[in-house]
Amino acid sequence: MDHFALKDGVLHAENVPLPQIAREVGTPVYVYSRATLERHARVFREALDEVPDKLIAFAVKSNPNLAVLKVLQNQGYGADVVSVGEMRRALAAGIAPEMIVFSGVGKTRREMIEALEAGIGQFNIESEEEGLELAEIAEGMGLTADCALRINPDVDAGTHDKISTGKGDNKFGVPIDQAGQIFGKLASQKGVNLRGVAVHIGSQLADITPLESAFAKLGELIAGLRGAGHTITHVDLGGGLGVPYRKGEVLPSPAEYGAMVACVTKDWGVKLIFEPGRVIAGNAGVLLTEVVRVKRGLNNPFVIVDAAMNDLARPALYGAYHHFEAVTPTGESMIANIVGPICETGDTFARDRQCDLVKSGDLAVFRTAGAYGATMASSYNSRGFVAETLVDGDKFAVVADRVGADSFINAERVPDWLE
Ligand SMILES: Cc1ncc(COP(=O)(O)O)c(C=O)c1O
Ligand SMILES: N[C@@H](CCCC[NH3+])C(=O)O
Repeated sequence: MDHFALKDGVLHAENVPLPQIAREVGTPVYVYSRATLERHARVFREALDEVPDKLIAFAVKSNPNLAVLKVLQNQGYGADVVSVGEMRRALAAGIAPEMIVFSGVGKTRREMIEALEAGIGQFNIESEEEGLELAEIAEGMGLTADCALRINPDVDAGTHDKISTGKGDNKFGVPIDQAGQIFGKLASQKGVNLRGVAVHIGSQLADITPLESAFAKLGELIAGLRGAGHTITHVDLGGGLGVPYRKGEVLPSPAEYGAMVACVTKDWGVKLIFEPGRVIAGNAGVLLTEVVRVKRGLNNPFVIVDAAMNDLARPALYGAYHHFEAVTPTGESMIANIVGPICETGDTFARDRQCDLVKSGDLAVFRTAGAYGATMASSYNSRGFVAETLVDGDKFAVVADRVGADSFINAERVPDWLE
C-alpha cells in the first residue's frame, strides 16, 4: 500500500493533496507520511518476531526530525546515534537513554562525557584507542560504560563505494583478525563493561548474502571470544537493508532479512540490536518541488525545479536515482534533464530521463526522499534549509520550519576592523 498515491488525478500524501501543502508551506518541502513510517516500523519489527530478545534502534542519521523520531518512539523503537546532537534529538523525542546506542568512529571526549552523563544504553567502540579513552573517562566519572566492539568483517556489501563500511580498508571498526586481542585488552579496563560485538557493513544493500556472511563471521568470533572466557550478551547487527528507488524494483524484504537473521543467530543466546534507517524512512517521504521553467537543451530539454542538490544531495553525491513524478500528471511523458538552480553541473537530479510531462509552475515530487534527504542538506548558494511536514490522515503539520538565508546572515559578523 502506497500512501503517496493519485486521487482524482492529484498526488496525495495519505488524504492530503500535495498542492495544498505547496500552497500553505511553499516549495521545496519535504513531506513525510506517518502511516508509512508506522507501517514500516511494524513490518520490520514483525519480521524479527523469531528473535526473542531485541532492541530496534532507528538510525537517527537517516531522518533526525523530532516528529519522525516521536512516531518511532511510539512504536517502541530506540535510537542509533552518531553524535551528541543526534543523542539530544533522540532524548528530546522521549526515547529512553537506555534504548540509545552510540556508534561512530570519531566520538570526542566531550561527546563521551555527555553520553555517559545521559546514561545511554551502549557505546559501540570502533577502535582500541577509543575504548581506552572511554574507559579512562568513565572510570574518572565513577561509571562503567556498557560497550560493544565494532568489528570490520572485511565483507563487500556490494553497494555504492561511498556507503560501504565493512571492507577491510574502510575506516570503521577493528579488523576481525585483531578483534580477539583488542577485546581482551579492553575487557580488562574498569571503566568499560565490554559485553558484546557490533557490525554494520554498509547501506542500501540489494542482496542480503553479504550480511549473512558478516553475521556468520561474527558468530565464529563470538564462539572464539567465549572460548577465551569472555561473556557476550549483546550483539548489534547494524542496519543496511536496501529499499526500492525505481518503480517495480524488488529488493530483499524485511521478512527475508528476519528469517536469515533468526537462522544465523539462533544459538547465540544474546540480545540482538538492529539499526535500521532507510528501510523505515526512505519511502515514507517525498521532496515536493515546483518547476521553475523548462529550458530548451542541445538535445533534451532542461526541467529546472526549485529543489537543488543542497536540499537532496544523493543524486549529486552518489549518482543516486530518485523517481520524478508530476503531482497532476497528464498521462503524457517527456525525455528531460531534471536539474536544480545551483551553479554546478552536478546539480542534476536526472539526465535524459523519461518522465511525466511537466511545464513551468507544475508541482512534482522526488520519491524515496524520507531517508538521507533533509538530513544531508546544506545551505550552498545561500539557499537555506527547506521545510519539513508530516501528514497524518487528512491533516498535516510543519515539523521543521524553513530556514531562510537571513538566519545564516544574522549568525555572521563583520569584525569592526573591516569597517
Ligand atoms: C552504524 C550504522 N548503523 C546503521 C546505519 C543505518 O543504515 P541504513 O539506513 O542503511 O539502514 C548506518 C548507515 O549506514 C550506520 O553507519
Ligand atoms: N548518506 C547515504 C547513506 C549513508 C549511510 C550512513 N552510514 C545515502 O544517502 O545513501
